Amino acid sequence: MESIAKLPQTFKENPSVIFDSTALNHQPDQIPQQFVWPDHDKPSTNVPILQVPIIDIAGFFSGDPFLVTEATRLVSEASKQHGFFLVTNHGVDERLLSNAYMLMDTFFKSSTFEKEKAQRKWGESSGYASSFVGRFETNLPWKETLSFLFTPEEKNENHAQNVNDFVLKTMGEDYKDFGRGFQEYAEAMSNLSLKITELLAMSLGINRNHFKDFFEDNESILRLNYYPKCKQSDVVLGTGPHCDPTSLTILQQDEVSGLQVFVDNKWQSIPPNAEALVVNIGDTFMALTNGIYKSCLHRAVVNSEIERKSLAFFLCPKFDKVVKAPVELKGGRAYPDFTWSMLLDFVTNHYRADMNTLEEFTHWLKNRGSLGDGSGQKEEAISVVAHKVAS
Ligand SMILES: C=C1C[C@]23C[C@H]1CC[C@H]2[C@]1(C)CCC[C@@](C)(C(=O)O)[C@H]1[C@@H]3C(=O)O
Ligand SMILES: O=C(O)CCC(=O)C(=O)O
Ligand SMILES: [Fe+2]
Repeated sequence: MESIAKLPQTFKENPSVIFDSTALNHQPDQIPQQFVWPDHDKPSTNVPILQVPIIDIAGFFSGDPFLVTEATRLVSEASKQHGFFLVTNHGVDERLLSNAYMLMDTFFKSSTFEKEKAQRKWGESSGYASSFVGRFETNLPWKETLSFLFTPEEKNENHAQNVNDFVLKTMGEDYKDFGRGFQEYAEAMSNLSLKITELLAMSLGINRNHFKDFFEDNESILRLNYYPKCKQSDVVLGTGPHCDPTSLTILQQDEVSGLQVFVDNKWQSIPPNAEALVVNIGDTFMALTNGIYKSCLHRAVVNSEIERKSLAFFLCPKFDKVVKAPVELKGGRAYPDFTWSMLLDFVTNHYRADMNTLEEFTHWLKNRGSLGDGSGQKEEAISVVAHKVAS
């Protein structure tokens, strides 16, 4: 591993440097170099379609032996290979999905002044961020994001984890419908993700409530992705290549394609499907299965014609819960014990999540000493493994 690269000590969105994609698209010259990715990362044209199974969630919960067997077989196969599958008959109200999508549009098309009311602060996971200027210096993603922390109401001591409260506090009363819309959306996705953990547990042959109990007091992240069109869509990326460091992702795509997964040594697309939500295994869940289920490299490309939007619900364990595979799951690769709060700290403040996050996190943990030995380690941790972040 190379020497240390320092992250900008004070991450702040410098007000004079905002990501105005409309202005950048209309400027006669090229888009700023910071948005241009290296040749080996640039989007390729006509990528093949990845065949991912479509899992009937209602069928699985009907208890019909054939449907249960089919669902667990398909999920097991996909999760061992690339960790992506689609879910239909998932029970999330279509009106909730379309309302969230419409609310996204109003927010991301509002003025910079309005958007910056929810400005994401250094070291935090919630709030508005545009292209991550100030956080990264190269390979900037061509996107704006709005992220919320979420904890199921009944488990929620501090209101910071309540989408509604965050919106009212940072954006004001005018946004109460907005806050309520995404609070309900997050609740629905949290419930669906717990159902999916039952399916995953059964597909692994362990107690169907094992993961559900582990995640019932989840401290998750809801992330809205807004990818403006780009006049040079062949040299930028909406979201760079990465594995989700989180546990389970439920992604609602719109009708504009852009999600690509790296399987069999090539990028392959998962095209939009209005009837289905995309689900993928993240690093934390891979560790919970001793590496049996895979967290897979993926990215989002943009286009020069129309903006693209996606909503990602990232299921995450309660911050201080130790991530440890159940004893029944032998084989595969054992990971050091860690807590989600440590991995979240790593990818928020020290390392840009990519395809090596878990590997680099493991090294970082070893350098820091044992689990939970955070005393006075923060300073050391500020300097992290060399990475694209500050290059
Ligand atoms: C815990 C998280 C960090 C990111 C959002 C969630 C899960 C995915 C992570 C991310 C999308 C992976 C690619 C890089 C990243 C910086 C991004 O492009 O947004 C990551 C998110 C983040 O660190 O804000
Ligand atoms: O927008 C997409 O299709 C994927 C986004 C993603 O991978 C993420 O936000 O982690
Ligand atoms: Fe992702």
